[in-house]
Amino acid sequence: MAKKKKVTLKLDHVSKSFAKIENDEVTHALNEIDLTMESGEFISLVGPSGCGKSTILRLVAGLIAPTTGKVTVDGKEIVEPSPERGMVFQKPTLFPWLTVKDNIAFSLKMQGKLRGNEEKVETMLKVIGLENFRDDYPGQLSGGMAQRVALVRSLINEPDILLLDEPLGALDAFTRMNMQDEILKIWQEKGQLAIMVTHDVDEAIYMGTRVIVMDANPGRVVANIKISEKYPRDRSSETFVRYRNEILNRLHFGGNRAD
Ligand SMILES: Nc1ncnc2c1ncn2[C@@H]1O[C@H](COP(=O)(O)OP(=O)(O)OP(=O)(O)O)[C@@H](O)[C@H]1O
Repeated sequence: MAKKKKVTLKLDHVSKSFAKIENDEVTHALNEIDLTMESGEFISLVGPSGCGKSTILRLVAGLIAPTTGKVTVDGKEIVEPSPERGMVFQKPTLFPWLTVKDNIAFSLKMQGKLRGNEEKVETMLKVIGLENFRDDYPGQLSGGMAQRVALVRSLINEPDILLLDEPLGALDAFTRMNMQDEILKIWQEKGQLAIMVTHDVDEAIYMGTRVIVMDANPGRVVANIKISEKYPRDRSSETFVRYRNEILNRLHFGGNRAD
């Protein structure tokens, strides 16, 4: 499979506030975020609930706009959703009335690009090992299988940026570890920019080339940690444990606070 073209994603002084419906207060979901990310990186976003992780993904997806600041890809401001920025959610958002194959083919069909690309659908079915389930409906699939379908349904558009909003959060530990390796394999082949929200510090280190640690009220970045270990990573190695301690400290779960 061909590598993706290189892109640079920038969040430049990005703040996002939401007005609360019940009173006059404002939630500062993100405050002055400056981040640069590039193709070939796998960014893990970790932080307590409400620190703005999903808000970052939704801004990059073009689902919402920043209150102040800019989100750009190669200098061009993101103003709307695009198949070039594919999103995968924790709950697989499949169409229950379409078969596995038709779910995967859906966006190509909507863009009028299915004809001549049928082979792509077959390749995707093979990538996730579900060739024999092509005619099944989402309701017949296990959680892991459904999440695989949701993943390749985004990948079929060959996005430059893959946005993963806790995609493995609802899976059992064993399926989750398998899926971590599957996602890494796909990302390594394509070399796109992947940004994944996770609550699991080990998953963040196991998968990320960089772990961005956030804190809440207001949502902000408190650490940007490059993970220099080769893949596949050993969760029990000394270096891994050192990264884990560093991140837990940043999240205030360590024995001694780092800041
Ligand atoms: N559409 C919205 N309207 C009002 N408030 C919102 C909206 N979206 C997010 N928020 C608020 O912004 C803050 C950040 O939300 P966000 O979902 O980005 O956090 P998160 O770090 O992803 O949290 P979690 O880990 O619980 O998913 C939260 O306080 C949330 O309640």
